[in-house]
Amino acid sequence: MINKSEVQTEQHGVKNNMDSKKIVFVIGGPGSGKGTQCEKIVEKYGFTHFSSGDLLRAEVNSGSPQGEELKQMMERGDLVPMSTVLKLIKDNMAAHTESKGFLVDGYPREVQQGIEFEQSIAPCTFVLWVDVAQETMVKRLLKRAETSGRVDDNEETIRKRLKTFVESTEPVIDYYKAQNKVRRVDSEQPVDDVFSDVQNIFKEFL
Ligand SMILES: Nc1ccn([C@H]2C[C@H](O)[C@@H](COP(=O)(O)OP(=O)(O)OP(=O)(O)O)O2)c(=O)n1
Ligand SMILES: Nc1nc2c(ncn2[C@@H]2O[C@H](COP(=O)(O)OP(=O)(O)O)[C@@H](O)[C@H]2O)c(=O)[nH]1
Ligand SMILES: [Mg+2]
Repeated sequence: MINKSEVQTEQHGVKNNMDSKKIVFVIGGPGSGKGTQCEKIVEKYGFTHFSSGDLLRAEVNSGSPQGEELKQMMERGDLVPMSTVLKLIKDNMAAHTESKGFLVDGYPREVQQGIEFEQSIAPCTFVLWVDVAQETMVKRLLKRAETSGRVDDNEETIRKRLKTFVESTEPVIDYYKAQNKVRRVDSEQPVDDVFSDVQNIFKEFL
């Protein structure tokens, strides 16, 4: 039987452990290029990458009852409950305490999610904002739909995800801009040009 203090120590342990780590929130609309840039950052800097969307899809694919609920929300382009996605991220971070940095891709999606994360884990080092025009996002996702097999890569759901991004997630950028923690990359450019801008940003923090 694990007693409460051990559990608290465990959670506290994770929190303590994170204090010395770089934590980068990677924020951008659906199809902006978050995943593409995260892969290149992992390769160069050895950070651990968590796509909150991928963690959710893994839960959906597990066939669990919770997974079925999440599937319906995601197919509507809605946001899932904060507690659900935060627990998935916490559990994964706790399993990678040896990592020197974390790329949290696609989270936070609402200001409250950011506040909750920073209170229960650690403040983010900075926010990487992958910025691109909405029409570009739609075009890229329709193209990606040809190979992604994602049920939410269809025109109707893409439009809903865009609406959700504008209404819920753009305020997150403003929230961290007020703390001068946002670093923007123009993702209209070819992938390698975006990544060279990303490297210039990382130089400031590493
Ligand atoms: N913190 C999160 C992350 C994801 N989702 C839900 C809403 C998203 O539409 C869906 C898929 O998340 P992705 O990050 O995979 O998808 P995006 O919408 O960001 O598109 P993309 O992967 O193209 O960036 O999961 C959520 O509710 N909360
Ligand atoms: N031209 C161009 N295309 C990109 C860039 N980044 C991503 N893409 C394409 O856009 C699609 C969405 O990219 P992805 O990384 O999945 O974006 P995410 O939805 O934000 O994770 C993919 O099919 C990529 O091929 C970029 O910087 N420039
Ligand atoms: Mg993605």
